[in-house]
Amino acid sequence: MSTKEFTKEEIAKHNKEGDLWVIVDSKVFDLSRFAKMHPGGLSVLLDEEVAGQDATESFFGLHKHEVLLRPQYARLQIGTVAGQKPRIIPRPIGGLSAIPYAEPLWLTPGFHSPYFTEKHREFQKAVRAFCEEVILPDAVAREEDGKRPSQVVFDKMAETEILAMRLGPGPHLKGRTLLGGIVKPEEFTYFYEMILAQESTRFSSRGYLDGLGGGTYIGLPPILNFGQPALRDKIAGEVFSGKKLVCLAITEAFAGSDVAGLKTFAKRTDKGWLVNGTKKWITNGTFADYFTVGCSSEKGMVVLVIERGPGVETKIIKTSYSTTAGTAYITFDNVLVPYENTLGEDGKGLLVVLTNFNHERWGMTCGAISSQRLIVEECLQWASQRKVFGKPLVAQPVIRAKLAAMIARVESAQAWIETITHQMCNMSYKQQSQFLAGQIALCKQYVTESAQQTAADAVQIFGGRGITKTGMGKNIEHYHRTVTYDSVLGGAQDVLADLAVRQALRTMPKNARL
Ligand code: HEM
Repeated sequence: MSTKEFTKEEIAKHNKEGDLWVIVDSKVFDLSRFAKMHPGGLSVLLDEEVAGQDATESFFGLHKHEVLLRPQYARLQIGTVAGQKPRIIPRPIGGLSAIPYAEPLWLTPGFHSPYFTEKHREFQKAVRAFCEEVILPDAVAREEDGKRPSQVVFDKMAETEILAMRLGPGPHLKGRTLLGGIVKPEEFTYFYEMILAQESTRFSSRGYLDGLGGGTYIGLPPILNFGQPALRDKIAGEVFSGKKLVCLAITEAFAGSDVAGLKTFAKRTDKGWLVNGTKKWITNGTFADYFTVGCSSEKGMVVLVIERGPGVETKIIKTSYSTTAGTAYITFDNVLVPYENTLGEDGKGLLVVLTNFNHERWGMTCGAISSQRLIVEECLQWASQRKVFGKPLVAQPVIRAKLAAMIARVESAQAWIETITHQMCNMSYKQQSQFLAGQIALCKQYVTESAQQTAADAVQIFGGRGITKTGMGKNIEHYHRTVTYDSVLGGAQDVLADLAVRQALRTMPKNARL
């Protein structure tokens, strides 16, 4: 980048096709050759208020700031305007946003939290930098080409022990150096896991985020909790070192929320289990190495770990998000599975699957709140900078009312999940199952239902841009298209709401009267 300075008079002379300069935020760009390739067309650049002039306001009304940072466009800068300094300062990589409500209260200067300490803030800072430096570039590329997340990202997540940490607190963290030693394994609580879940969902790449070991997040815990030690340690070692992936294969075209109706059947033979059947909508199924599979058996339900091998076929299902998630249809044809791969007891498979549901739903809820917050941030920014009828969009009361509702939804959800997390930190696993199943189910239901309202409102605020895959509204379009995932995955919204109320009714005192 050149540091040459130009006067405004000098710049103004370059105002025609083939000799075209513009000023954007004190930077001088030579668009002479680029103009013909400009995605917005040549004519807009030749406008007399643009060619050779300061086009800062028009530019930011039409482009994201990131456009200027892309190397192919940053190269077009030839200098700066004499005596001017940039006014638009992007958030530094890993830094906090200064937009109101863009960060949870515990990260907002001047606010206090009963749960988070300086150590949490230090951890959050390191995780954000990791996500933006390592994960984000791969997320953008893989969302585009639909390929599985790159191995190098898994390797770096293994190096920092993020792969182990994202499974939450527990014995699997023992002896590990977590993110360079910022937090010790015995200090690692669900609040740290919450930070990981919320930081990794701050960008609009819903399919990629599921691709990045979403299957392991739900498929490995049953192995850790119910697997025989040799099997458990082997798979955990391979997964935490980034070499292998697991997925959870429960749902079928025949059975979803009603897991008791599974048709995949495991038959006892003298050589081991013989498994036949199909699975559908299995996240990471196309590239996972191990499948944690719910099967029917003569005794009811049994959960088996099946390794990719003869008789196991996986093929991609095209859903509304990117194929980088590896969502699969799976067929098991006469697959022989050793008895050592049985998780828990035959006939008690439902327990094996249900045990992890709370943790899984809680993790998804943490992430869903964070993705929703990103939308609030973008809407606040856009409504402030977009001018309509000569005024910023935010001058319209109807827009402010939408923003108010969005903010209230995300803030209440965050406060609720923090309260639940505090309970999790102070309860045994058994108590969590007893007391928190309803709370977590209802919180997830609330978050995922309100997220759909936020997505719809955001599209109204962004207008046509909110339904366009590129440019200013691309994150809104992505969010609106993929927001329903959280309301289906990990338990359909309506089923969860019902579960919560049924659980509450079970504790109603028999002798209470209105
Ligand atoms: C450094 C100078 C510029 C660069 C590198 C640039 C680059 C781009 C790019 C990459 C796009 C595609 C959309 C996106 O990715 O956001 C775009 C669209 C556009 N640009 Fe520029 N541009 C520049 C200056 C300008 C100026 C000064 C104007 C005029 C006011 C302008 C008007 C437009 C319009 C109207 C669109 C289409 C927007 C849409 O589809 O919503 N551009 N530009």
